[in-house]
Amino acid sequence: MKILMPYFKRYHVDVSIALLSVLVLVFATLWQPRLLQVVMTAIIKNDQQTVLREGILLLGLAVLGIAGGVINTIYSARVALGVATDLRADMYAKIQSFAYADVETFSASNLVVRMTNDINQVQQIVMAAFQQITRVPLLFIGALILAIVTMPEQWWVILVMMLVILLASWVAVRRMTTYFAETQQDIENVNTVTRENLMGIRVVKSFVQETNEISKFSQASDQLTAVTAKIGYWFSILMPIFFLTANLAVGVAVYLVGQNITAHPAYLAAITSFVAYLMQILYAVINGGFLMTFASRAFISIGRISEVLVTQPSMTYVASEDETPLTGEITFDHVTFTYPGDTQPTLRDISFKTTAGAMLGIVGATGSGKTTLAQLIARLYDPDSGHIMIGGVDVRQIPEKRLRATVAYVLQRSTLFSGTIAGNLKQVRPDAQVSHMQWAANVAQASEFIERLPQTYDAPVEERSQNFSGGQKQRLAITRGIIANPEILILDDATSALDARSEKLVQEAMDRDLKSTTTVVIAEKIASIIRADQILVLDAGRISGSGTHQQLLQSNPIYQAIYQTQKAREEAVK
Ligand SMILES: Nc1ncnc2c1ncn2[C@@H]1O[C@H](COP(=O)(O)OP(=O)(O)OP(=O)(O)O)[C@@H](O)[C@H]1O
Repeated sequence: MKILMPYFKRYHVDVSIALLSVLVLVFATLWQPRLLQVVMTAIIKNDQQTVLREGILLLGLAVLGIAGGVINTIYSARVALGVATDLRADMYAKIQSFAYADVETFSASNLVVRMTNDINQVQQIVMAAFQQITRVPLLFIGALILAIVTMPEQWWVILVMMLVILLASWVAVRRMTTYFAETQQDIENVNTVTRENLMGIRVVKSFVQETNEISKFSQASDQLTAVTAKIGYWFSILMPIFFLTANLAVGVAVYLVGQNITAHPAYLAAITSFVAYLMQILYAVINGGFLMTFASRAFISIGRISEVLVTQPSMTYVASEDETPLTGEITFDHVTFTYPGDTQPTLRDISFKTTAGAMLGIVGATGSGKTTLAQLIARLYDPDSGHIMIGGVDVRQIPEKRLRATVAYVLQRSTLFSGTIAGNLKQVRPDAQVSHMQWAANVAQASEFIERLPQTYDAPVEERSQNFSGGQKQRLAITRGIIANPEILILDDATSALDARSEKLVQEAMDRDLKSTTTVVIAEKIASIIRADQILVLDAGRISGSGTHQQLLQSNPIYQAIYQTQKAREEAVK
């Protein structure tokens, strides 16, 4: 809850109005039965003047109550909306500051639920709190006192009613709290299944996995339904218990008073007022109960939100606005790296050095650590031990903007953002002119298809860039990678969807136009790295060999094996 205080402070005027208007509403609500009693007594005594005077007052009080209620709702909503909007913005900014590993630790779908569902929970509890939090206790205490003042001899009826209601609420709230925590987890599971299914819809369709996917989804959804139904079940038995108890209390009170009503006609007015107060007590308890169950749910959400807000990014950068790129020299000095949560290192004792402008090829079996090594160059993770240097500077000492200006990382399946081609390119180079775009697209062999599009560089990129083929996406990703003319360009299987001719053209264009850029090429095919100045052969996280193609062919058995297998495959195809 503490985490919300600074947000409330920002809306202190709205908060004050919401709380003050509650006081008006409570006063009007509590005083109405009292006035009604006066009016009824005057009717019984046939005192017309008092009936008129107090009747007008009663009407005024009702109007005052309505006004208080309306103002309270408006200002509570303003606070709730404001707090939710600010929380969402702060959470989003925090996630942006996270290191890649932090996002992986939370998982993307978990963060989405926290940003949406949890924030909605908080919005609802803030709204309810400002409507009910002062109203419920004031109404409860006020109605209790006034009920006892009105009919002192009936105090025990109220006490019994309260005890039954509190006991029922306590049992129900305890059960529901655990169910609320489960609901949150189940919502997350439904989201994960949905997200995975939709992102992999092509795989699902091509392997005719619809039935499996439906059953996976049904399981997650049924689980959510079952827990939600349990919560509904407790609510559904709680309400009748409340009303039954209150009606029994009213019945007992009326029965007890009814015997004396002929002797004391004023009791009629008093019992009416007493019953109204009993109902107000019931209303306060029901709303208090709702508030508590709601709050227990919202506290879980607040906890989940604050987990994000208090998480310190696991990676920090030195503070500096320096964006001048460094040279493209890469040095790994006895680098060992373990993924967060893993027990065994993925990379062990890696040492190598490339000169600026050189081409570095990385090969190795699947899972040998090629992508991991590339991610360390781009500082998506920090190593456990050893040093990584770019342009002679330890990557930990390079300001973030400077590092991003120096290193461009193109993945096999890079994300293009929805918008336009130009928009994607300008994310990397905000001042990019069409001439820059044309240059980069020419190198990446993308200009041919871009210029055939009716809107060329302003052509739309749909969500998940589904309006482009795999090869086109890769070319666009390479275009984006080179548009800012980086000192280091990492192509992580980034040409896998290109045919051999296009790949050769990309390489020739890069040799011509990106002479001073160090290119790090991770590839399955030896043909993609055959011209590299230096090739690293990775084997289970270690460097098993390093050298040119010819040197490795002579000296490295793993390289020889990869080469022979690919050669044999090519010959078989011919
Ligand atoms: N985010 C991660 N968390 C934990 N382990 C990971 C993570 N990413 C990769 N690994 C593990 O690290 C090892 C190396 O993975 P990496 O992706 O670097 O291999 P690779 O050589 O690039 O493989 P491929 O050729 O199949 O792309 C694998 O065993 C993989 O399971």
